[in-house]
Amino acid sequence: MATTSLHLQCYGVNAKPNLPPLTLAQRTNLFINNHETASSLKVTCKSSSDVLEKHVTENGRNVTSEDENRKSYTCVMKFGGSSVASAERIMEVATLVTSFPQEIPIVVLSAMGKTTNKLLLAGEKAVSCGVTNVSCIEELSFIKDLHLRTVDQLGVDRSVIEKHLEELELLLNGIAMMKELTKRTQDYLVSFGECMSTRIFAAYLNKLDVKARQYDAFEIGFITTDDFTNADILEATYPAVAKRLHGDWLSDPAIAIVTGFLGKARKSCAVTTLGRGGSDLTATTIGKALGLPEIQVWKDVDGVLTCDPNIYPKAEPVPFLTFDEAAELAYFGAQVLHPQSMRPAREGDIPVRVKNSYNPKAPGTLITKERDMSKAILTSIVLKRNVTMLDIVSTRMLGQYGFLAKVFSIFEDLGISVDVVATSEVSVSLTLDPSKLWSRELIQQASELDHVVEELEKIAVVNLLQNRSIISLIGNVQQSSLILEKAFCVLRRLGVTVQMISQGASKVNISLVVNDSEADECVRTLHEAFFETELELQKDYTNGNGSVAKSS
Ligand SMILES: Nc1ncnc2c1ncn2[C@@H]1O[C@H](COP(=O)(O)OP(=O)(O)O)[C@@H](O)[C@H]1O
Ligand SMILES: N[C@@H](CC(=O)OP(=O)(O)O)C(=O)O
Repeated sequence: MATTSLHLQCYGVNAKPNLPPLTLAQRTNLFINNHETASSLKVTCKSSSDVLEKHVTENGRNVTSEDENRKSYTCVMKFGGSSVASAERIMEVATLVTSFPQEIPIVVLSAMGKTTNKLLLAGEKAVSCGVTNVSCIEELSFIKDLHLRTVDQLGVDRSVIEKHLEELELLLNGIAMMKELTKRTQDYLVSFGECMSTRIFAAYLNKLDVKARQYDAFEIGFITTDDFTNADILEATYPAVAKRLHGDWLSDPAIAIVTGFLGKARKSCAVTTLGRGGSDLTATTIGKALGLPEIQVWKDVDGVLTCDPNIYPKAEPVPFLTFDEAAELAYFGAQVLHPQSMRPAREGDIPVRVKNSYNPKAPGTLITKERDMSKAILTSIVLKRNVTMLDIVSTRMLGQYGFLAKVFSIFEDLGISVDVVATSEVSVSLTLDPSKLWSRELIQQASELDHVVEELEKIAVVNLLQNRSIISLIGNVQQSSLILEKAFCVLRRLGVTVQMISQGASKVNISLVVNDSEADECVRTLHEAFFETELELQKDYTNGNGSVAKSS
């Protein structure tokens, strides 16, 4: 009775059986309006089956177990580390998950708070600290304390995570013994974070009589490449995940709690990770696999913002974005979304809603295939720091085509990812993605970069420029002249020289390269110009009737 009662409560209290299916916006409003009521009713229902019975009949129908079986999951809700950082936060998230009317979520969780960073640090320390000192690694103690304190505060049995904590210490002992931390071991090491957070959360929901089932992504069909620390999800994942989650639902309905960030390598079968922030990608992959109507990504900010709030606190939420804008924004460094996470959502045409778990009433950002761009100028400003730039001027040994082909084949051979490119007939300037380089441990070793330069110098004169930043202006490139006019006006006022400019074929992004030391100031001033003097901007750039003048 206990577990059935939750489902009855969810549908019974909030169901509107005679109404047509709700749109996404309606569902969100319904959630906002009913949020407090729903959570308080939930408590009442849990304690009394009579009250539950009453709610069900008041809504005009009885919900049978047959009804339950016909339904399946209706959305993915992903909660990042900041949303599940403590017992208190986990309780809030549990309320959110169970309060959504008409939703049967698949919940994707990241590791608690900064657990992934702590695990990585613990691994690094284990390499050199010696086996006898592993138990004294500060980060290991922190992780143990955090997780044990959390289960105690939630009233969940410690056995839920004790085995993992023991194994984690054994693994660190192994690393200390081998004095080596390979990428493969590193992925296994960080997987403990998500494995524990999901077990705690599922156990807590079950304690609340909300039937939940924990899943390790690497056990349910998340098949990836063997690129440890930055693995790609393979196509086989979609049918496998759908089969497992849907099949389990049909045989025994329960909210699914899935580890974000993790997969299983196709060749080696070892645990992989999808790159930092990869839980967003887990969520969109599940959304596409099951063809769900919505993917929700819950963060600690009111949606995707007009710029990084750490650079400029006056950043404002962006209400609507296209998949292309969101992908570009993420790729060019907005930490809020994983760079690859928009791909499955775009392919499945599934709307992604970015919400704030600390402020659920805020509308957040809705990301869809298309949006009304008629009034859009600039959507967001993104900064990527610590970029290496190369100016490569041909010695004319090769023809123009041969030159460009050779330049890019050198990068391909060395496995280096190029971000922004600008070319002329005899030269090419480009930037190298710092995160990709780090994950391949290339840039840390100056010799590797020297090797790139050495190779390029066989066909060109090369100038290596470090400590640069890419400022990406994400917006309506139909309005590129307006954007550039305004941007260059601001940069000239600041006395900043733009060292490279590129407008991608994506039609949503203009990238400017400046010195690292000037970048923050540029972003702040650009933000003021584009987002805080909107009326002035409208006046300057509209054709008098309020609509933006069309560029030819
Ligand atoms: N344009 C942006 N919009 C929103 N947040 C941003 C942006 N750029 C950077 N951020 C940072 O991203 C953080 C949210 O992303 P993340 O830490 O991955 O969240 P979570 O761990 O909850 O998934 C915010 O706290 C914010 O500091
Ligand atoms: N825990 C992983 C995966 C993740 O997605 O985290 P978050 O959702 O907190 O960014 C990381 O820190 O990278």
